[in-house]
Amino acid sequence: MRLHVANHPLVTHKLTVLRDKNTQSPTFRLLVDELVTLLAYEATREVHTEPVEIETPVTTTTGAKLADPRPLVVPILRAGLGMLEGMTRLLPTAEVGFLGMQRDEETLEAITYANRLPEDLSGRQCFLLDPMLATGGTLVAAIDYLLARGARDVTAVCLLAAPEGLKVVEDHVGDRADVSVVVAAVDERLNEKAYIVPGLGDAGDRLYGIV
Ligand SMILES: O=P(O)(O)OC[C@H]1O[C@H](OP(=O)(O)OP(=O)(O)O)[C@H](O)[C@@H]1O
Ligand SMILES: O=c1cc[nH]c(=O)[nH]1
Ligand SMILES: [Mg+2]
Repeated sequence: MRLHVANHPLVTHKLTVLRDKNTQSPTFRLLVDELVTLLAYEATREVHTEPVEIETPVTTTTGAKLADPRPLVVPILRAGLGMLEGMTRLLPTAEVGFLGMQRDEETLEAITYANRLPEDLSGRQCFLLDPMLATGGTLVAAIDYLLARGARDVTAVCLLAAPEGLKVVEDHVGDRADVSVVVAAVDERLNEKAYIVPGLGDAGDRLYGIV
């Protein structure tokens, strides 16, 4: 597993406002969108392109365009949905799959309540979106859905990760696939309720309210 932490003053600034408990949903949603755009720039550094000939007003030249097969972006509902728009804005050819997963707050097990993914993901570059990587249970289960369909190139884009969760993902994936995790920050630890510290609380609730 490869880890990329986006060390950039704008990322840190936006993340600090996001963490603040006084930041309300409309601002929170806007900041998540802006942060994803910054992270997507890093996450797509190795996106496949192919040469294309174009004519400028002056001459012909060879550029690059996003290649087929199209990348697949998969937000993990609910909280990952807040990252979708920012990601597809940067990656316009992407197809979008969906995983609905909820962590059981007693057992910390990830329960899947929605799964809409293409059957065959061989050769596809896949991008998983979830703001929080806590115990890693959710991300590991999501990665397994993609690997079971033949994907071998998976990048997870997260806002915050706990060191404990990163280790779980690394140990689980091993050398079975090329998995990268791009995060805005790696926080200190998990607390007794497996929440990220200092964290930002429950990302889904802060985006969409408590259900
Ligand atoms: O690493 P883990 O310990 O598995 O925890 C992280 C997961 O928990 C949160 O989702 P949650 O279960 O709260 O669902 P929600 O997005 O609907 O709020 C978060 O968005 C991750 O999906
Ligand atoms: O800190 C955490 C842990 C799990 N899920 C969240 O939304 N936040
Ligand atoms: Mg939640």
